[in-house]
Amino acid sequence: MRSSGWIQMESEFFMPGLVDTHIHASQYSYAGTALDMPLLQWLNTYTFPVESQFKDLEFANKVYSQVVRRTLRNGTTTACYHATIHTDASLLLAQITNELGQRALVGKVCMDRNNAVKHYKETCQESQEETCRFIAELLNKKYPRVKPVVTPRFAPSCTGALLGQLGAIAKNNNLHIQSHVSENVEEVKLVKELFPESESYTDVYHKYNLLTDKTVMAHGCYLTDEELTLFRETGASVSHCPNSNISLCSGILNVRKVLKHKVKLGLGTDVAGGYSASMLDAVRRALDSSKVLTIQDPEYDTLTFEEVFRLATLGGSQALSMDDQTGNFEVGKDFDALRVNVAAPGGPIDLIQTDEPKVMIET
Ligand SMILES: O=c1[nH]c(=O)c2nc[nH]c2[nH]1
Repeated sequence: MRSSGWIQMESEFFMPGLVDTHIHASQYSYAGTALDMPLLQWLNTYTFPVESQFKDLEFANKVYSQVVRRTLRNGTTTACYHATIHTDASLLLAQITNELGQRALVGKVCMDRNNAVKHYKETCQESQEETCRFIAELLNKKYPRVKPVVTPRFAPSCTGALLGQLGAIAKNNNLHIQSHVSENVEEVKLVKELFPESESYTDVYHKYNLLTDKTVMAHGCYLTDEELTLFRETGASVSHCPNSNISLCSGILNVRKVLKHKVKLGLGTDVAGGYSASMLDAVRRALDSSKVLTIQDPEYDTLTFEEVFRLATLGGSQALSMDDQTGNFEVGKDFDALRVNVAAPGGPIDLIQTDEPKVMIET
């Protein structure tokens, strides 16, 4: 079967919709600001206080409507969202994505550990019960393109007991799972201290049945060969979020290493660690990051534009285990497409006569 990445016309073409494999809808209100700290301090200083405001459904409605409209305008036809710990606001995000026509996985965030902002956490029991309520109520809506995703925030925010319960909930309901892994050196060290019995950060999730072929983990900058092997064996995927990795000075993912291990890989904006809600920006940052690795080691095989375009479309759908429905124009999939007019009046592109569109076909 042939599948085509572009359908060519005169100055217009269709291309597959962009797939954002990791975005915090609740952080959109401060995107582009507050990027002056490393991850753990950034979470405590900016992120948790803002996320705690989503108890207020009016505030939630405002921000969630804006972020879904904006990502759609930027060409994101599929998004994997983190919301907050608040069930009703998370259900509202799902309702908005359904109403505006975006394909989405929506996660009510789970966290029963937070020493910095004490009011922004749940007990283990609350988190488990509210996750079950979120899943039941969302599935009950029968939205055609919007599904729940089990969302332990990351290992430092969750006790082992909660991680175990979330692994069981995902398994019993055959659901997607999303979280963060190995983003920043200090975080990796903290996980070692909190889970001394585990062999690695990845092993913490594996131990609690949170690594499956429907799992997507953001970042993975410091994953070892052994950890990537575990990803490959379980079918779990990595979401590469280059804007965030640079903006929070977290690290640079070696994409070649991930691909060499045959681990599924997509791209994410990671708003608001990443300051842009555009997947086109994520494509550019992924290319820039790859070039930085080549500057550091001239032997490093820089990613090509075509490879990164694939990560933003088909790669993302594979990372979310949705490639039976979306990601390219293969016969039988839904037509999640962007119609691009490169000659639109007042548009950002100046066409020079010799410019030829590139036709990409994957077979
Ligand atoms: O970039 C990130 N953004 C977050 O909100 C977060 N939470 C845990 N780890 C995280 N990393």
